[in-house]
Amino acid sequence: MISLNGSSFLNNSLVGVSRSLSQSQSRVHARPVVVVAASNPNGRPGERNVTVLMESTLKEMRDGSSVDPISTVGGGVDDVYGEDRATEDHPVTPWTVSVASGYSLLRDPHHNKGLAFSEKERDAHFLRGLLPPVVISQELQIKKMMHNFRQYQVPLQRYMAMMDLQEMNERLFYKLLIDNVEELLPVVYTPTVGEACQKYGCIFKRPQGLFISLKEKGRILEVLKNWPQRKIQVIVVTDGERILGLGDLGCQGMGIPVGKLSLYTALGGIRPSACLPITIDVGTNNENLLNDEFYIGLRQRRATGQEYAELLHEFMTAVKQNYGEKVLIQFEDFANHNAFDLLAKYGNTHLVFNDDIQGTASVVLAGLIAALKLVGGTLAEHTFLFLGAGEAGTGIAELIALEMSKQTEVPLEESRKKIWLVDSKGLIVNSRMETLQQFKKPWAHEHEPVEELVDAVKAIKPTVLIGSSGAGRTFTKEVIEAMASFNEKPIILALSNPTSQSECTAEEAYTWSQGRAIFASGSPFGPVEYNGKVYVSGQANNAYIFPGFGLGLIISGAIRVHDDMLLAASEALAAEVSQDNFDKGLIYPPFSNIRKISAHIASEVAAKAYELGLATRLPQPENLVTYAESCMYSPSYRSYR
Ligand SMILES: NC(=O)C1=CN([C@@H]2O[C@H](COP(=O)(O)OP(=O)(O)OC[C@H]3O[C@@H](n4cnc5c(N)ncnc54)[C@H](OP(=O)(O)O)[C@@H]3O)[C@@H](O)[C@H]2O)C=CC1
Ligand SMILES: CC(=O)C(=O)O
Ligand SMILES: [Mg+2]
Repeated sequence: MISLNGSSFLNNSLVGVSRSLSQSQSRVHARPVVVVAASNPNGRPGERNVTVLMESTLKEMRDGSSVDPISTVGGGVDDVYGEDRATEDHPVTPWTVSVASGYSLLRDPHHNKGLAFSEKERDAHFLRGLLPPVVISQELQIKKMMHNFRQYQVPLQRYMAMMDLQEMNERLFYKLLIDNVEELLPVVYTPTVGEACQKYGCIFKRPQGLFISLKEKGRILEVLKNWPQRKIQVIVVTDGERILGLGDLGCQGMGIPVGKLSLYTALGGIRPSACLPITIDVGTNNENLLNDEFYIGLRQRRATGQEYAELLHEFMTAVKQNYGEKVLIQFEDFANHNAFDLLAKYGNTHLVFNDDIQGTASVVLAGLIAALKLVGGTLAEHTFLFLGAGEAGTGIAELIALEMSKQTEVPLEESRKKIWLVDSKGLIVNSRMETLQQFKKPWAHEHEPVEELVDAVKAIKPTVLIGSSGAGRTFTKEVIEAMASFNEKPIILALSNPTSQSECTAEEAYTWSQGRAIFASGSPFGPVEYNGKVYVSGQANNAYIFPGFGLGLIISGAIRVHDDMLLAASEALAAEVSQDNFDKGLIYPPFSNIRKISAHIASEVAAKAYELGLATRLPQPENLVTYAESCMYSPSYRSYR
């Protein structure tokens, strides 16, 4: 089994970055011209810009390296395109080699401002007549978009409206998302993104990320070079085999990396141009999709074994070769029979993070640390029972045990004994050891076999019940009543996504526990009224963690992920829960503060990277919170000269 104990991630063997001169020459991408305009405000636009582009391109060719020289030396989130340095007095030019002005500018989502182009900009960039006369502010655009958006009653229509906006005007999309995060998160993310993936073939309009299929075997490096952006800092990759709790959606899983990366930008401030969504298509075992004429992926059953491993290895090698040592690769929604192995195999050679195992562990631990303020006791004084012993379940269990063990100085194996897991065959007990998958073995404790969850609840008497099964409505009335019968304040987390797979609803949790449950769920539920009191539940979702966690890795130039960073992120998130939140029974802060929260998480993760000697951005910034905030992408419009 993969240990979350950091040592497995530390054995680093650096793979050199190399790239041939001819490859570099054939890939002179356009956007850096904008960079130079920003760093050369007093120079004549055009001329010198191009000269500097050539210098940096030549340097890249001479070095044989595709890695940006500034970022290699200093790390951090560089404002490569000058997008964030420009102000009213210090404008940038929206020129690229391929997109200069006029109609093309209106079709370029990175630079388009729609009706917000000023009169001066309309003159300077050949936009006269291409837009109606009115000039409006970004704020008015937001107001109008939200007005239009709210006309859609069907969640999938809302999702498609958001995707259309992202493709039309990127800054407006992110400003809208940031300013209305609580309303829009359920649209671009769980639960609606689940439905979008199920119907992705039907709604597919334009590619939003890279598709790497078995057809590209032997040519993955070439495929990576087809992506228009050169400087990538975060990749979210899936093979589509376990999309939320919806199972194998094959190539249509692409909605997940796209959604996760939107959150990296909106919630964590990673520049959109530095984000790359990737879906690896090795086929699907989903018969419905194989028979669906609109399916967009390979129409074959999943490749497994050596064929799968070779493709993944080529991918991992190509990523490092193309983007360097410090690109963060986030594995997302792989099935557990691959997820643990991939994390173990590449944890020592790449900057990898499995969101379902590690991100979920960190967010749940944060919620539990916060919940202790409401229920009292230490972690070690509580007893935990999970429904679901896969990536999320065992990942969370291991991080809780690690934290417990650190707090009590009791060995990890001993701490694990406070934690019990139930899978589809019942309670994980010693007598099942022979047939258990590797990652479940540490959780086999001495106990007679128990098949049903409700019987396990009655036998183990947990204080904390965590659902991570992907199986909806499994926390029945009997289960929750049992929890409430021996706990004054039972902690109940129904983590499974999307809403249809949630182990119970918020209403069920509060009603069946007579309003005593401390409840949070993976997908959001609205407020619930019970006995004249309104209960607001939190969202226990890794979206609280991965954006800030990734930002922390990037700003410190971290080269490996370590479990202590996950613990640091948990502490940082738990510290953001205010007394006001606690008074409402919440164990997570509201998402409306998420950018501030992400900066704090990033700061703690980066601090841990420095402490562990895993950071390469030197010297360490004095104030990491301020530094993290200063690195965050802002979607306000820039003035174009
Ligand atoms: N809120 C959040 O941030 C996150 C939520 N999740 C959600 O958690 C769920 C599980 O994800 P993950 O751990 O990756 O999935 P896995 O497939 O790795 O694990 C699922 C586990 O649940 C067990 N299981 C499935 N159905 C039942 C059932 N009816 N009764 C008892 N046990 C059952 C499986 O048993 P067996 O091993 O015997 O097959 C397995 O142990 C998904 O819905 C996902 O969306 C995941 C990550 C983050
Ligand atoms: C939230 C998430 O990562 C999942 O449900 O898979
Ligand atoms: Mg996931």
